[in-house]
Amino acid sequence: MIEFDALARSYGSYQAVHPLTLAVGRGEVFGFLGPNGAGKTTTIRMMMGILVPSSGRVLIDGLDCHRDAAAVKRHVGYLPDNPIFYDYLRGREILQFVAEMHGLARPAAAARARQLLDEFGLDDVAEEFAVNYSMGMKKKLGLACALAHDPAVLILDEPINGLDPRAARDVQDLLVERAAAGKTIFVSTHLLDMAQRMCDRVGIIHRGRLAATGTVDELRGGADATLEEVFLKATDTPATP
Ligand SMILES: Nc1ncnc2c1ncn2[C@@H]1O[C@H](COP(=O)(O)OP(=O)(O)OP(=O)(O)O)[C@@H](O)[C@H]1O
Repeated sequence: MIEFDALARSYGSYQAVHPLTLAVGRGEVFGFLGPNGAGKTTTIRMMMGILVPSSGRVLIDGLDCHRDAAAVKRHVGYLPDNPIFYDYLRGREILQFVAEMHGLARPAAAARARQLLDEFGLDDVAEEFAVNYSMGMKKKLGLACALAHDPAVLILDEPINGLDPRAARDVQDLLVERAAAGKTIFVSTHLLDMAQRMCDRVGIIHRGRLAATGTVDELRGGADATLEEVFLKATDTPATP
């Protein structure tokens, strides 16, 4: 379970995330939607202990994301918005390294790397330097790294942004499988198709404030409105300062 308790963050005098209170249930796929600059990455970086909250807190399965940051990293798989890899490591080596960092013995880490490369369709490029991967391959490798320790919770920042339609579909299918296996997934995106297809519930963040939360059907109010219309309406008005 993910519990946001009045979590807030400012950069100088600019408040990027206003006090956010929200609960995401175990096994739920929650879409964190918002336009550019809404505060999605800032929120996720606080969840991963990369940024210190200005006030409030966020707990993941009872662990405080700031105070217990190391334990959170063991419990959570994280895909950053722009995964960066060591220049002179091959895809297979990176995955194996990440698995070893999570405590797997070398043979188990090598087996885990092979299994993930196979599952993500990266077999053919396993021995290429990851720095030369295409954007889609990097996202897949990043996601494979996030899954290396089979975490209970996945936090994904724009997992299909910039991918071609097939790569985007592949990644979504992999995530849907993980969700069906009971993982809690918190996924930020501004791609509404993906939210509609994957998410049990969504929250729309606009200028640092949660403007709407609910299932896609609830947000559409049972009417004929599309999620796009709901999104555009929720993010249309200037947020109150
Ligand atoms: N290090 C920083 N210093 C100052 N302002 C920042 C910093 N990082 C983010 N911001 C500002 O905070 C706001 C929220 O940014 P954030 O990156 O969280 O948005 P986002 O919803 O992830 O956007 P995008 O979809 O474009 O990635 C933006 O106005 C951004 O300019």
